[in-house]
Amino acid sequence: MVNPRPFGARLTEAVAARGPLCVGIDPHPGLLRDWGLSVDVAGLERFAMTCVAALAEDIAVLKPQSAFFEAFGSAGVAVLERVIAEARQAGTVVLLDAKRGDIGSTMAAYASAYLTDGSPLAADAVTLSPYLGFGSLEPALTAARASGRGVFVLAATSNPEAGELQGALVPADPPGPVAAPTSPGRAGPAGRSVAQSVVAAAAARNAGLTPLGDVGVVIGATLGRNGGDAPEFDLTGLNGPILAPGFGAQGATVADLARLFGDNLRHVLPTSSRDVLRHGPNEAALRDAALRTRDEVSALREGHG
Ligand SMILES: O=c1ccn([C@@H]2O[C@H](COP(=O)(O)O)[C@@H](O)[C@H]2O)c(=O)[nH]1
Repeated sequence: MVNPRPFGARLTEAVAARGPLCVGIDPHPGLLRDWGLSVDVAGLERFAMTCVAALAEDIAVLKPQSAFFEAFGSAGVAVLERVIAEARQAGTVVLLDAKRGDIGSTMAAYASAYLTDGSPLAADAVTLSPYLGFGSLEPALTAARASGRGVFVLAATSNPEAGELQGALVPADPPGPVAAPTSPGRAGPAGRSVAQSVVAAAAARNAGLTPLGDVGVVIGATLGRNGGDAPEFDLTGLNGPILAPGFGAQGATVADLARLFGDNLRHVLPTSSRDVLRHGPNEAALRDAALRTRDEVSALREGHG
């Protein structure tokens, strides 16, 4: 499918029409069992296609988690290809959660796989890991821009182990001397966090794009829930979407979204997988659960202007 328009515009329209929610398609073996399905490719396919049937006409963004499909080998990947194609056909924006990152020459192959017209795994956007260096993502950023697709780059992930690496301080203008770590948050005299430097690199790519750039970031909605202060991010110049996982099953709530994102809420796309999926296999129940979550987030965003 050729994308005639930039990703930022397509995402903005999808959220305006369908509301601010991404639902993850995560076929955990435990969920397959809870749905009365076999833990094999037939169960995987039934699970995933039920999600597409229930959600793809109403929810702005669907996020299949590649790992759960890869776990079944080539037959599982074939199911993923079908999920991507049919969900896009139904009008939802498909964000493939693959968290790819590698040296530039290998990134070019990932860009061909996920961000290039005609590839069986090409989605509307893909998650990327910048932890081989943001610059190593260049082939994917270029391919996304050229084909009207997007990327979501991991900045501050939702898992409790993330802060040690992503909260480490680096100089604000590298290369330079590594500053002493004194604060986990935005740029200060000691530098800025690794996560904030990812946000800054994304912002540079998005500069000048309207209504929104095509380089999003991932910032977990769970930040600060496990004690200690939540890192503060300067998101003012990002001009890109913020994917916020950790909503629902990992414990984050709408109150966390308000606490973490405040004035930037209009660009935040919370994503929830298990907390919605546990309402299946009934399609109507699954859809209702997703729409309830979406309405909760919409109400919060409206309250924040
Ligand atoms: O920081 C991150 C980045 C990605 N994820 C992914 O999102 C879903 C979350 O699933 P839930 O069932 O809603 O907890 C899952 O696919 C993760 O790999 C994340 O959780 N945190």
